[in-house]
Amino acid sequence: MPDNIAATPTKLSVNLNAVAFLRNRRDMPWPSVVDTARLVLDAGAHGITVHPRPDQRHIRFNDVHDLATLIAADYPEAEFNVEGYPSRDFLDLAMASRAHQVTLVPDDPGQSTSDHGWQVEQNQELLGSAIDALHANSQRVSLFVDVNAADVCAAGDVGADRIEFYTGPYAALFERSEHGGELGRLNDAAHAARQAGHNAQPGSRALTMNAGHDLTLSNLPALKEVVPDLAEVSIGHGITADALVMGFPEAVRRYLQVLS
Ligand SMILES: CC(=O)[C@@H](O)[C@H](O)COP(=O)(O)O
Ligand SMILES: NCC(=O)COP(=O)(O)O
Repeated sequence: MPDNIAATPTKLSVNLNAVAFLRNRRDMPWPSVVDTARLVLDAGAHGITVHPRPDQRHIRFNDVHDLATLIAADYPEAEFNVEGYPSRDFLDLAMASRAHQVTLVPDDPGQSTSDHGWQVEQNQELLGSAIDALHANSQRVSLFVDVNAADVCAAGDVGADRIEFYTGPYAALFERSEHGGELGRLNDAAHAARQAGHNAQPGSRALTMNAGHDLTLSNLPALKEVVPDLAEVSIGHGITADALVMGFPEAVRRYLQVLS
């Protein structure tokens, strides 16, 4: 049974991995991730996401620093979200960047893209100590989780501020018009998130919800319908594909319209 929740606008964080991937085809500085960040933030995007991987095949570690500097200097209202596996190197990078949000993702180093969320209980120690370190550095922590109530509740218990639903399976099923069951699971997991969490607003126990992976202009409306209080989506591949046709400013405007 869906909760009776008022719809609120969802923030758009644009993931620049795909732009960095294109740049890295040549030993050239373009397309520039910093200039693209300016473009999308000027068009109204709420934030920038990057997911540096250990092999730096797209986002390089210096991109993280350059984007952090840009946002701090010129876009103080924007949110910087850095995603990755909580290795020592990643945590050092994320902490030095002072990213507003750090999203912990369970990918192993060789993985081509993210394809699952945390099994939170089994990784309690690793996640708990990473969350404590990031909190001590005044950074918000989100955990990338599969769409199930058990991991959502465990994320709240281990001290996460937010969860990010891994929407890859939803997006794949949407393409085949077979996403009804996944919407039901999203509804149940969102219900669990509204009951969970330890430190959101005073007087509230809700765990704030983000979502990401393979989200597009087409599959966002149905997701928003079952999670009307979705706080933020991070979108890279789909919005970059749209931007190749219509340009980033127009693509950002269209995504913001769907998310409003
Ligand atoms: C966690 C997540 O879903 C994204 O960060 C995604 O993994 C982007 O990474 P790639 O751009 O390397 O596919
Ligand atoms: N956290 C998900 C993300 O940043 C973007 O993933 P995608 O849109 O490139 O699949």
